[in-house]
Amino acid sequence: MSATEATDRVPVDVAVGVLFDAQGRFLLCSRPEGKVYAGHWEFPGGKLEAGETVEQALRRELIEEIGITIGPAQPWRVHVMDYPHARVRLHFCKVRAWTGGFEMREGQQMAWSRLPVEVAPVLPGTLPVLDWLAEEAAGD
Ligand SMILES: Nc1nc2c([nH]c(=O)n2[C@H]2C[C@H](O)[C@@H](COP(=O)(O)OP(=O)(O)OP(=O)(O)O)O2)c(=O)[nH]1
Repeated sequence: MSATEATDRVPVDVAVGVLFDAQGRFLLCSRPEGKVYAGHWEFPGGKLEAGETVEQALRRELIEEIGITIGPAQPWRVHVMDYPHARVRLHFCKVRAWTGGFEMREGQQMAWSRLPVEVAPVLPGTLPVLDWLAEEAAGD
């Protein structure tokens, strides 16, 4: 296999928050202009910086991007995605508590959603999460 094969690439770790409100809806945000997949909907989060845990990175990113300070982040699933631009290891965490008001600091849009989601397009690396949420809902 050549060194340029997608699966040879070292993944970048990304912390992602699946925030639930009191009605059981989850938060999706659109990716800001200037980023890859701009305008696609995703769960909020971002890349880990050196020395950070997933929870620390998630707390920092959500303050920076959407203006809230999260409470505990419950590790949920880890999923690797290969994109042309990068290989990412997505660490999805469930979050049910936060302080502060939502403020889209990068000009994104936000949507509290239920299944099936009504926003589009959804980021490819976000789609598996919707399947997992549907599986959990079916198991209730
Ligand atoms: N936040 C988030 N990122 C996701 C999801 N699914 C998915 O494939 N990704 C990918 C898209 C990006 O390649 C990567 C996140 O990187 P990013 O560029 O948004 O992160 P960042 O805010 O740290 O970006 P930057 O400061 O380096 O511009 O993870 C998701 O549900 N949420």
